[in-house]
Amino acid sequence: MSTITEPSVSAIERPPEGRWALGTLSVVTPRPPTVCPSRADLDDLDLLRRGLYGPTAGPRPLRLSPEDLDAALTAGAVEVVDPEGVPVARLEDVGRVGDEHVTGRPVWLSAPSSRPFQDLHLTGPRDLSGEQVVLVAAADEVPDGVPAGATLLVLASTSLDGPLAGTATVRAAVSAAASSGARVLVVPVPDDLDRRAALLATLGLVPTTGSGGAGRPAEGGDHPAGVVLLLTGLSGSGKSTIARTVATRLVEGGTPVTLLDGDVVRRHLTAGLGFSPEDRRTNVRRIGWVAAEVAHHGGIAVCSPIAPEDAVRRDVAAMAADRGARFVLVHVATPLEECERRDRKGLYARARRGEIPDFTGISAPYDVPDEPDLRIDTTGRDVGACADEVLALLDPEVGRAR
Ligand SMILES: Nc1ncnc2c1ncn2[C@@H]1O[C@H](COP(=O)(O)OS(=O)(=O)O)[C@@H](OP(=O)(O)O)[C@H]1O
Ligand SMILES: Nc1ncnc2c1ncn2[C@@H]1O[C@H](COP(=O)(O)OP(=O)(O)O)[C@@H](O)[C@H]1O
Repeated sequence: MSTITEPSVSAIERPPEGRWALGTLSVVTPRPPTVCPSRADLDDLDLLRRGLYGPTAGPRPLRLSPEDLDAALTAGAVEVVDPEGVPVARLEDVGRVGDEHVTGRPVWLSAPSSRPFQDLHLTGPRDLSGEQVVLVAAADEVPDGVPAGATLLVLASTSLDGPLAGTATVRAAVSAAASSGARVLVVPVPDDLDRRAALLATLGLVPTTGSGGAGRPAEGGDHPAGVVLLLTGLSGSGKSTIARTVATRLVEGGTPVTLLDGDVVRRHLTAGLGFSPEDRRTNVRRIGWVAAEVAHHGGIAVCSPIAPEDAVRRDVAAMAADRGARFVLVHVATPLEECERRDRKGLYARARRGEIPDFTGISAPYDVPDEPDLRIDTTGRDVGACADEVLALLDPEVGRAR
C-alpha cells in the first residue's frame, strides 16, 4: 500500500455544530490522510460504487500504515486516491477494524481514472439470468467455440497499474467473441469469496466451482508473473552476499535479474536518505516499488535491504501482489553476535562507541519476521548452500531463460 502524506492545514473545515461560535477562535481540524490503497481495494470500492454488491454492502476494511491509521482515527476520515492521485472516495465516520484496518461510510468523489477496455466494463447491476453466460477468469479459459449470442463475462482487473494478466484475458475474450458475435462484459473479480458471491448474485448468476469460483488472477494469460525476492536481516548477516550469489546463478542460467542491494540503492535510488525510522520506511518502500515494477513485467528483483519493520515488509508484499507478482521473504537470521564478530565494515565497533546512532540491532529495532518463506542462519555455513536454499524457493518456470 503506498501512501501520500500531506501536511495538515490550519483551517476550520467542518466545525462541529453548536461549538466554536466565537468568530475569533481558530480551530485546527486534523486533515484526513490521503491513501492510495492496493489495486484489489480500489477495484472493490469501484464495484461497491457501481452497486455491484447489492444495495446493502459497505466497503471492506482498508489496511493503513500505522501513521495513516492514527491520522484517520483522529480526523474521523480517510481520503482514497487512485494511483494517479484522483480522489475517488472519502471514508467518513471511520472506525478501527482490528490492529491495522479501518472502515467507514463512503462518500464518492471523482470517477476513477480510465482503464484498458473501459467501455466493456459493467457500469451497474444487470440481470443476466436469462442469458447464456460464459464466465472467464483467465485467457486459457476462453472457449474455442463461443456460441453466437452468448455473453462472455470476464472476471478480470484491467488497470494499467495492476497485473497484466487481466488485460490479456479480456483481449483473448474480445478476439474469440469477434468471430461469433458474442458479447464481452468485464468486471474486476473480487478476491474475497463472499464478495464474489454477492457480485454474481447481483447479476442473477449462481456461483459455480468453474471460472466463477476462480481467484483473482495473480498470473496467467500470456505474461508469466515475476518475483520480488526480499532478503531481510541485520547488517553483516549475509544478505548482499547471498543476493549476489543467487543473482549470479540465475544470470548464469540465462535469467536476467535486477539486484537492488541496500548499499547500492542508497547511492542512487534513495540517495540522501538517512536511518531514521521514516527514512528507512521510504527507502524500503521505494525499493519495493521498483521491484514490483520489475516483477510486473515478469522479471526477478532480488532486494537486500535490512528492512527492519514488519509493516513495511508487508507493504512491499502488497505492492508485489498488486502487480501480479510473487513475493518471497527470506530472513537471513544470522545472530547479532556473529554479525558483530564479522563486522566487515567496522560499523558495529563504531556503533558501540556511540559514533553511529540508530544502528540496527544495537540502538535501533529489528522486527523478526514471523513467517518468512525461509529463515537462514549463515553462521559457519557455505554461501553456495545458502543460495541454493533460496533458489529452491523460486518457481523453475520463473527461472527459465526467456
Ligand atoms: N544506523 C545504521 N543502521 C543500519 N545500517 C547502517 C546504519 N548506518 C549505515 N548503515 C549501513 O547501511 C546499510 C543498511 O542500509 P539499508 O538501506 O539496507 O537499511 S534499511 O533497510 O533502510 O534499514 C548497512 O549495510 P548492510 O551491512 O549491507 O546491511 C550498513 O552498512
Ligand atoms: N553462509 C554465508 N552467507 C553469506 N555471507 C557469509 C556466509 N558465511 C560468511 N559470510 C560472510 O559474512 C559477511 C556478510 O556480509 P554481507 O553479505 O555484506 O552482509 P549484509 O548484506 O547482510 O550486510 C561477508 O563477509 C560474507 O563473506
